[in-house]
Order: sequence, then C-alpha cells, then structure tokens
Amino acid sequence: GRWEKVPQSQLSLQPSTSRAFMAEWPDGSLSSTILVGDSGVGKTSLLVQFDQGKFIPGSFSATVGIGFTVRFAISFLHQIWDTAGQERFRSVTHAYYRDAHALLLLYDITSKSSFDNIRAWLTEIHEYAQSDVVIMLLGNKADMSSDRAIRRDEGERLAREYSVPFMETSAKTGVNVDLAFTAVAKELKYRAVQHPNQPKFQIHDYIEAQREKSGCCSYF
Ligand SMILES: Nc1nc2c(ncn2[C@@H]2O[C@H](COP(=O)(O)OP(=O)(O)OP(=O)(O)O)[C@@H](O)[C@H]2O)c(=O)[nH]1
Repeated sequence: GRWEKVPQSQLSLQPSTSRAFMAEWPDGSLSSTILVGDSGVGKTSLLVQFDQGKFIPGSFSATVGIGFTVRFAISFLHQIWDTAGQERFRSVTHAYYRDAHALLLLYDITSKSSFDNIRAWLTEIHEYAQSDVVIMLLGNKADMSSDRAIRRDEGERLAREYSVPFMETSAKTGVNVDLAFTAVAKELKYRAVQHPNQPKFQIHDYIEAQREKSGCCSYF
C-alpha cells in the first residue's frame, strides 16, 4: 500500500531533536506526528487502525506511556506517536510537542466535553509546539451516528475559526484514517521540499479532491 511498514529492526530510532530534520526528510529521516486529545477519544485505536488495519474494541487501558509506529510514504519516513490524554500525563506530552512536525487533534463526536476541550488543546499547542506545526482536527467515532453529540458542521466551523483542516474519522471502520495521515504527509513534504515551479499544495483542496474522486464519504 501507500504506507509501507518499516520493520523496527531496520531503524535506529531516535526521537527527532531538531527542526533540522525538516530539511533532511527526503534523505530518509523521520518526520514526527503526534496524536493528541482528551482521554477516550480514540487516539490509540486510530493508531492501531492505521498501523494494523483493524479495530480492537475496548481493549486499551488509558495509555500510560507513549507508543509509536514508523511508516514510509510520500518518499519519507514518518514516526507517528500516540499520547496519553489524561491530565496527569500532560507534562510528558508537552515534551513531545516541541519536536512534532504535525499534530492530529482528536475529539469524539459523541462527547461534547471532548469537543469543548479542543480550544484548550489548541491553546496548549500554541504554547508548547513550534509555530509552524501542521495541525489537523479530527472528529473521531464517526461510525457512532446514533450517539452523535457534535454535528459535522460544528466541527467544520471550529476548524475554520482556527484555520486548520478537518475531517471526521472512524478508528472502527477505518473511514478517512489513511486519508488523514496522507494529507498531513503531503503537506509536510510540500513544506520540506519546495520547488519554485510547483503549485502551492493546499491541504483543503487535496481533501476535497479525494472526496470527489472516491465519490464517497459523508464524513467531511
Ligand atoms: N465505535 C467506535 N469506538 C471507538 C473508536 N475509536 C475508539 N473507540 C473506542 O473508544 C474507547 C477509547 O479508545 P482509545 O483508543 O483507548 O482512546 P485514547 O484516546 O487512546 O484514550 P487515552 O489513552 O486514555 O488517552 C475504546 O473503547 C475504543 O474501542 C471509533 O472510531 N468508533
């Protein structure tokens, strides 16, 4: 597939420690993307769906440590980290913000509080992350339509207010999971390697085009 698995044995992993990595990506360094959001919004499940292509229901205890996967796509390596949503682990998470190139910020469409907390997450992000970090807002658990508490247009409106791209995902059905990671990867690649003759990459346009192409997706 588009996101090739990279065996851990082939990697000498070190968390990226400087923004210099940006310039080196095309030579095979790692970009760093982290998943953030309230406890229970589905960060671990989303990473497992992305990594293993399956949903393991209800089997995760609140994440204590930070897990990650490494994939090759769009001609460079991506390191994708899960983080713990609980308040008591917050100081650990902050340490990762600084080196993150991209942040996937999740809420749960069945949880109003997780949506309301997005503003607080964005404040933290602006405090601890690099100013040019790529942010994408994800409304997860889109499969749970009967329990929906946040309409899609509310998610869209919040995203527009902060000028970040948005989509709804489901770690359960896998809808939009690859697309979210691919859109972010393309944006990172565009920023890392800018060719003067290349048209500007627009993450919103890319997402729209994908939607039209697949003719699917009520989840935007
Ligand atoms: N139906 C449905 N359930 C989901 C989805 N994503 C996660 N869940 C469920 O929601 C619960 C919480 O998911 P986790 O992946 O552990 O959430 P988390 O954000 O990693 O939580 P912390 O590790 O505490 O920060 C679990 O019972 C999951 O099975 C989804 O897209 N659809």
